[in-house]
Amino acid sequence: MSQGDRDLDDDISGVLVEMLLPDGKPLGTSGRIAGLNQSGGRVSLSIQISPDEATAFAPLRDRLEARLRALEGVTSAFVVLTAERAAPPKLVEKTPSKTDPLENVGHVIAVASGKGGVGKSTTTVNLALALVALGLRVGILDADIYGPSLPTLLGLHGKPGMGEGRKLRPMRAYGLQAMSMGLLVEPETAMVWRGPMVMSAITQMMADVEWGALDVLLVDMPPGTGDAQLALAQGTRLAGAVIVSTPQDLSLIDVRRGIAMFRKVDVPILGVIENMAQFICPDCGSSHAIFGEGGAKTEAGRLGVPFLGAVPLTMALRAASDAGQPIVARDPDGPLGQIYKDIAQTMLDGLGAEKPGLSPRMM
Ligand SMILES: Nc1ncnc2c1ncn2[C@@H]1O[C@H](COP(=O)(O)OP(=O)(O)OP(=O)(O)O)[C@@H](O)[C@H]1O
Repeated sequence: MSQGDRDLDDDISGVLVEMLLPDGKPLGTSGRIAGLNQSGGRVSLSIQISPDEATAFAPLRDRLEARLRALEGVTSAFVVLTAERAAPPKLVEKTPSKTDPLENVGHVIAVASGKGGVGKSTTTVNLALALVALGLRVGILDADIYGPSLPTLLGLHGKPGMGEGRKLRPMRAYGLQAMSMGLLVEPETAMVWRGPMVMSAITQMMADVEWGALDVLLVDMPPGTGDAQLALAQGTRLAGAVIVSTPQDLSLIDVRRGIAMFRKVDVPILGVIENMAQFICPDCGSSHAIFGEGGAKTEAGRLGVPFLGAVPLTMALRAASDAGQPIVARDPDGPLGQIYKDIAQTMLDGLGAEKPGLSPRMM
């Protein structure tokens, strides 16, 4: 850790001791700090409250954010009030290492959703395979700790091996490098983890994988906008975020929250992917726009984010996923493969990347 980082941690500790809770006690010694991260001047902090204290603590949160932002060396500060139970309090959690664990990775892109079950993991895998089809080297980090589905989607079995420096070797499938919490932890174990444990598990997984050279690493985020998502957005060098939504959910507050969270930590929103847009009848192949047409595009416009494209609800897509052979791997040039490749290309254009056709490697 550099002297600058140490000084900044000391300054942050000083601010935490000065800030007083509504009951007059100093925040720094109150045991209310459930998580604190500082990395390269980006500070995120969560304060433990009970649900009925939210209004009383809101002014403190705003003051604290302003004080942290005013510190020399702080580029962004994000404070959240969380109603989850706290881990044993720490005043300042030091950044473990100064070396970038993702130094072999060109662009890290988060794939997020406001809520669970909208097809985020399915979209991540097929988008990743579309990027491979466009000629890029791609990895997926499945950080969806509560519902890791990457092993099923890619048909991965066994445990990842150890590389040099006791780092985990990513597994390989369909030309992708892949790592998932589901390969490391039993699902029942992760289900009972509280916010701070989720945060540290994800941060550790981020640092402990020996990625080979990658143009793009897609991070399948846990659904929602809580502490774990914030820690990831704040603590990772994200080039941008993609939001997956079903048409009926796009107008809901969850999607807005997701967009607001990334904006707050200065991560550009590369766009929204509408999943399960129309229903394709498996018998006759006819398309039914159950939730109407064009609504998602209009809604994305209202939210001020690009619209990357729409994926229909099809039996073939779900069956391929369940069989561990994603549809884009099965048929990259089929109609769904084409849809995902168009989405991938639009996303790359938004990233300011070179056209893969002109230059297959972005690094
Ligand atoms: N376009 C689609 N057409 C048909 N089925 C789909 C489509 N997208 C997703 N599904 C199916 O919907 C279910 C949920 O998808 P998925 O697991 O990708 O969602 P998720 O948002 O990642 O969920 P979670 O929040 O639980 O991790 C899966 O059975 C998947 O096969």
